Amino acid sequence: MFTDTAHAATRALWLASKRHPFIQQLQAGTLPRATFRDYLIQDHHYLLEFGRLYDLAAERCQVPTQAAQLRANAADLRQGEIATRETFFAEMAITPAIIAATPVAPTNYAYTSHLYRSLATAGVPGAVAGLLPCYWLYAEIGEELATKGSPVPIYQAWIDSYTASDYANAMTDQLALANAVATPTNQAALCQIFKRSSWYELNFWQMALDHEQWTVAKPS
Ligand SMILES: Cc1ncc(C[n+]2csc(CCO)c2C)c(N)n1
Repeated sequence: MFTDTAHAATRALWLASKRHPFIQQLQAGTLPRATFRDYLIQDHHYLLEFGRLYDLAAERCQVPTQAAQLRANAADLRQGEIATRETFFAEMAITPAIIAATPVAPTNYAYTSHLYRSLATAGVPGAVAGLLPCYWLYAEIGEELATKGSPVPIYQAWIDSYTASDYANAMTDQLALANAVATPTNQAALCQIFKRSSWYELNFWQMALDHEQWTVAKPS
């Protein structure tokens, strides 16, 4: 099955994400609030692209049930993860003006560009494979962190958002969709796409920890 093969191929990358200092510090409660705030701002940009990708994939999808699932995913994302972040934003004094004024960092831009590229080069299956680690890796990270917890309430709330039971149900649907779009012909390409997304997931933590910036400021 595609998802088993892809999961096995990214074990080391996922382990590196799970053990990343950003995650370790979040769990220990030592992650600087400014770092988490920076992550949330970058992640908001990321999630908006994620929703657009679902919409674009749904438009291109020829299988009605799959198109409906992709549309439902986009709606769930906007009512779920994006909406949940509003309370975090209020607590962290993140306003729409601040988000608009913060450039998308290089790694974030590269990651979302990879997702568009996956749709462009491998169609709907490419987009589905590219988006899958985002869902699945966070579910696994949430599961691990849930047993340990974090002493910082907002970090704990972030962990809780990835362990809710409706999230686990959505996960099953995501895996089924990925296996439905995979074929013997596209599986190797999909695995590469899945791996690259997993690599970007790891780099996303580092980007947040480093407060990554463009080395040359954008001319206004
Ligand atoms: C860099 C980054 N990767 C993955 C997620 C998690 N995530 C993104 S969309 C989605 C599905 C619907 O909520 C999930 C779980 C994130 N927030 N940021």
